[in-house]
Amino acid sequence: MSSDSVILLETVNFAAEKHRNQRRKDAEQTPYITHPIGVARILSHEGGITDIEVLQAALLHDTVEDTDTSIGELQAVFGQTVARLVQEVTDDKALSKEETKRQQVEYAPHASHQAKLVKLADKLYNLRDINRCTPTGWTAGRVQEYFVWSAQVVRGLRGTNPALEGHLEELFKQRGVEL
Ligand SMILES: Nc1nc2c(ncn2[C@@H]2O[C@H](COP(=O)(O)OP(=O)(O)O)[C@@H](OP(=O)(O)OP(=O)(O)O)[C@H]2O)c(=O)[nH]1
Ligand SMILES: [Mn+2]
Repeated sequence: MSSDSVILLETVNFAAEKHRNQRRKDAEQTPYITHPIGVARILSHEGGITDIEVLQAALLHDTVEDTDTSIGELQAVFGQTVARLVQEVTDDKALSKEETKRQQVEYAPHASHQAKLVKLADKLYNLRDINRCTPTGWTAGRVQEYFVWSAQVVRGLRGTNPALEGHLEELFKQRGVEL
């Protein structure tokens, strides 16, 4: 087996253990790990991305935000680059929800190319997931707001990956949202 495959298995195992008790907000309470795995898969299968550190960052991208994982722990286990990429896509928990959303819009254009890739795939996965099944308790208005806000973030990520941006543009168009 190639060393990249071994590294990816180690990474997906780490993420699975960290997210082991977390569920998605859908009616079936899907195990949360389907999301980071799906984000990494979008990058490889649809984005044509083979950069192992980007794929690792995708697998780990919600561990610091949603579990007891620290950036220091990621740095010790996976190295500085992967840890920095996860840091770039992690919301500041000290901020209010509205401020967090504003920060994402503001930071997007300044993110590194690798972090922009993870962010694009994260948004693409979540928007497809909303279309598949509305998260529990979300009104139609909240869904539309999520699309409008996501478009503001994606606007700052443009010029990064034409395939992913094309799929996102189509999803926004279906909702009547300008990119
Ligand atoms: N569409 C969808 N999203 C779900 C589901 N379960 C959990 N989520 C997560 O919910 C987040 C989007 O909902 P928000 O209202 O913005 O976030 P919040 O409840 O966590 O504050 C995403 O976080 P994120 O990945 O960190 O991305 P971001 O939206 O914060 O950029 C997404 O992964 C689900 O069943 N469907
Ligand atoms: Mn995510």
